[in-house]
Amino acid sequence: MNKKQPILELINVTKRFGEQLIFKDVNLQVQPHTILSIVGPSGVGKTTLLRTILGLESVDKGQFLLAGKKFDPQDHRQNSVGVVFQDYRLFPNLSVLENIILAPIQVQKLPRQEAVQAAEKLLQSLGLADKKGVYPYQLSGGQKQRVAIARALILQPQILCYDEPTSALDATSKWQVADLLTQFKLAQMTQIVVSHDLEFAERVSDQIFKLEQPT
Ligand SMILES: Nc1ncnc2c1ncn2[C@@H]1O[C@H](COP(=O)(O)OP(=O)(O)OP(=O)(O)O)[C@@H](O)[C@H]1O
Repeated sequence: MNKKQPILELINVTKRFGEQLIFKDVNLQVQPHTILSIVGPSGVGKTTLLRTILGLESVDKGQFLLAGKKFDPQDHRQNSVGVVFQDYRLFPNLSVLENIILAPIQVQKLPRQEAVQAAEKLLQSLGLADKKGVYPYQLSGGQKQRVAIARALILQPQILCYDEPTSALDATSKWQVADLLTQFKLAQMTQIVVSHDLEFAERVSDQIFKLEQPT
């Protein structure tokens, strides 16, 4: 069978914090347009692994390939991997619209009008069209999360990552997030989810990677 080229590949990735070995020789492959969940017990290093993929942590050993080419996640010139953090990290003093257009204007140098148009389209598709002028404190947890998703999506990442996307949500909102991730998958997005919620991970994922304590 002709297997597709993985969009992301980690080869023997090893991470220590000082003397503490967090994970050793992690090998994983993410196929395009699929959802990979990283699961494992609390403290095993799931968030740290995600942060290495995002270039927010260095690694001690190992390689990353993006679409078959070696890449350095810490090279911030590329915006290939987007993230929705567990606490969303919206800017409290900016409106929903301004939260979303800040990076495309400042980082990608997109003209403001184009950024606004793209943001409005995203807000519409996420059911938040009437929220563009409000501030984060005026939103529910689920709405904040969708704004954070819009803020990541506007940068058109090749891969979108989520750290514990269901931890702050009630059961109804949790399954709405599952539906949203499935919709994104159908729209050809590749996604990586860190979760301690195995039920959620099993529902949404094509592949589950169990991170274990290094021996
Ligand atoms: N910046 C840091 N400096 C030192 N140690 C750290 C740092 N960040 C995380 N750790 C340690 O690395 C280990 C893994 O933490 P991490 O947050 O990645 O685990 P996790 O599997 O995501 O946990 P949880 O499910 O509870 O969120 C923990 O022992 C933690 O204390």
